[in-house]
Amino acid sequence: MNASANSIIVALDVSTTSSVDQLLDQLSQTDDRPAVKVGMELFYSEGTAMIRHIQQCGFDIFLDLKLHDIPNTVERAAYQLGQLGIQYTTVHALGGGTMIAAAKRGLQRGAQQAHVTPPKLLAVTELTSISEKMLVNEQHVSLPMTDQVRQLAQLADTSGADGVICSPQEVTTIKPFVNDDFLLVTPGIRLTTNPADDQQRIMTPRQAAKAGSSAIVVGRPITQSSQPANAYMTIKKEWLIHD
Ligand SMILES: O=C(O)c1cc(=O)[nH]c(=O)n1[C@@H]1O[C@H](COP(=O)(O)O)[C@@H](O)[C@H]1O
Repeated sequence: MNASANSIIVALDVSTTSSVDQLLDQLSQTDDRPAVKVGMELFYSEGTAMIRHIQQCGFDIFLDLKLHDIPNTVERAAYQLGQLGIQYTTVHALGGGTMIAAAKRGLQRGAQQAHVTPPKLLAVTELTSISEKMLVNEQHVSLPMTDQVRQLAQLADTSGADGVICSPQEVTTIKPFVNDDFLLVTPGIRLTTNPADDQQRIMTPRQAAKAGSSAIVVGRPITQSSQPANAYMTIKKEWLIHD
């Protein structure tokens, strides 16, 4: 992913086909086709029929189900996801290196079975809704957040993931420790005018671009806007034009 429109991933955190269609219609009014993220809400509500629908509309799909289970269970689930012809999917890095490797194997076997390209596997490090304080008080991790995220990124890299999900705040720390083509995909994106909502580790699109994020994931700043197409264009401008 280069700094281009398809390195913006719009999170379709809605539950109905009509809401999806309204958002895809708004995005189609811009000159480009960002990738779109289907999360648990939409997938649990509309299932694989929604994947096919969005594919027919011509958008790349990031199916974000954040698998986190024993390796055998994850491999079998990934085998199913590998058949869908999607571009990206996720596991939790905290599931361990054997689980990440099992997910990769399942995706590859599924894709081979369906004669499609396997999706890129992204491992979620520490959710961007976790603060430094929560890391210590709730997870009892004594490392600073950047070190914890860096270690999980290295684990993901050596276990066969194609990249990680992290906050843009950790990108410069991780970069020297992973392969050059390892993707650093960053949610927690907010314009200075947006509320942080439940996000704890945020940056603006401009800051994320300067830090070296491979791609940004943006949901509510676009989907909750009264003018989603305009909000998308504002974010795109900041992401692509920075000094
Ligand atoms: O895996 C993700 O995409 C993800 C990981 C993470 O650490 N933080 C995070 O916010 N996300 C997703 O990124 C999107 C961010 O949405 P907004 O906060 O509305 O921009 C949501 O769909 C989250 O599920």
